[in-house]
Amino acid sequence: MPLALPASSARSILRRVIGAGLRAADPASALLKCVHRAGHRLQVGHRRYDLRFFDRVVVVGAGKASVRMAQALERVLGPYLDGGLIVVKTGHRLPTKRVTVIEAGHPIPDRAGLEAAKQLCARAAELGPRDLLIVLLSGGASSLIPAPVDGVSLADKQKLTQLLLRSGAAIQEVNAVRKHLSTIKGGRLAEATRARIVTLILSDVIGDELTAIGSGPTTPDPSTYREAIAIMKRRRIWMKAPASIRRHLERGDRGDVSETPKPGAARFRRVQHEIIGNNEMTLVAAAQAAQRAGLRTVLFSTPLVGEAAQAGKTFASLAARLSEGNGIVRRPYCLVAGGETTVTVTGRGTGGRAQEFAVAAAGEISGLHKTWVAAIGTDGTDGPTDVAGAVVSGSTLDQAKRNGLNLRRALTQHNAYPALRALKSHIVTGPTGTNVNDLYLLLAL
Ligand SMILES: Nc1ncnc2c1ncn2[C@@H]1O[C@H](COP(=O)(O)OP(=O)(O)O)[C@@H](O)[C@H]1O
Ligand SMILES: O=C(O)[C@@H](CO)OP(=O)(O)O
Repeated sequence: MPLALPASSARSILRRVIGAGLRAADPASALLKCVHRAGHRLQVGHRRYDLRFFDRVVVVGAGKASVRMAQALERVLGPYLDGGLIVVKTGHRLPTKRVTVIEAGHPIPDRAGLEAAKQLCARAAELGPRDLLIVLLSGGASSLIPAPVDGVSLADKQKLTQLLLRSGAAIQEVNAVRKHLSTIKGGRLAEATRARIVTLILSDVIGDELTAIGSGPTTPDPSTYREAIAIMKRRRIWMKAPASIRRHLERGDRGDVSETPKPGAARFRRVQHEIIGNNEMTLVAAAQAAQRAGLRTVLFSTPLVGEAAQAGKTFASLAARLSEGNGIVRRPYCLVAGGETTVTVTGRGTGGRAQEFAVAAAGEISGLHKTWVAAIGTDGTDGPTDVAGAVVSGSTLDQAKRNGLNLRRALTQHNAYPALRALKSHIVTGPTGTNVNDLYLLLAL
């Protein structure tokens, strides 16, 4: 995978560590570890299926990593696969043999996604009890297959998505709302088909909650209309949301429209869910690569979450603490952490959570020699930008000042992108084909 990193003495180490982390998260390899076939016998995790029993085996799916998963599944199933369709983010297409790939908008849903979602639902709905539906799910699915309930338009959903994503809400909150406005999310896809279902999931939600990843189209949903309304009010977007959306959620709360299927519902007995990989794959491989590079390596078991700038500051502050000699890790070292932060976006700036994390970290490590912090989104696109993240060093703040760049303002205006670009601090990977949250590194040589 080509990595364009800014020049620095740490360049080759960062390249190796990040490269190893991204390679380890390859969705195809992850799927091949979980799904095996010998003749007509299919093994998925601990479950076995006799493919002779099924009239048809169809795959549907959505998410940034779904195309690599589909490629691997085609290899495993060979002639047993009757085709299907998956939806990926525009620009993430890769060649497939039997599975149709549709590109659609992310993070804001678009018309292509709406049409794709219709096709996907129709494909699932035509299947019967003697068919097997394999669902490939990864982060991004919620936006890629919008299926708004009656009375809510695509434009309304686009507006709501914009509001939710900028509100600082955690993904569980965002998706609790989305699940109550959809005919596909929150277990509705499972309800719409009579086929046996196997859902293979590459998780981009810390904690791997099935109901949160891609809004759990084949998972029962414990959340309620009432909670969705409370979340929107707490995040101060209720009054800004389109009237059609408020109306639908209020009707749901009164019991005038049906709730999403709840845990315990009989339908889900014929659904198998398998998490094929998550953030940890990347972290472990990155840590191993750092060790191989001769660095003392610490892998954080606690994910970094919360506001990106705060998380960046806290993570980077460890460098100063360790350099004062208070710590137990001596140079050269590499701290490896994962997680997924959020940004409460105000204004019209351009950036993403990894870039914001890096800018905040730059302030914290300023003046420390041979010290770097890198933050990257494993999918290769940080926020609505064309970069994966950024790397900053102990001299980044000075360099910014010399160039007349105000990093503090870049943070308050959520405008990290232009500053990092001017500083040549961006990490560019292009679409990586995977999506397992973020990777954060603190490197001191
Ligand atoms: N100007 C900005 N500065 C910082 N973060 C932003 C900005 N604009 C959007 N974001 C963040 O980008 C996130 C969406 O980015 P994306 O990388 O696509 O997320 P995901 O990987 O979860 O799909 C939003 O949650 C929002 O917080
Ligand atoms: O699809 C989704 O619901 C989320 C979480 O899985 O992914 P993303 O944040 O990438 O849109």
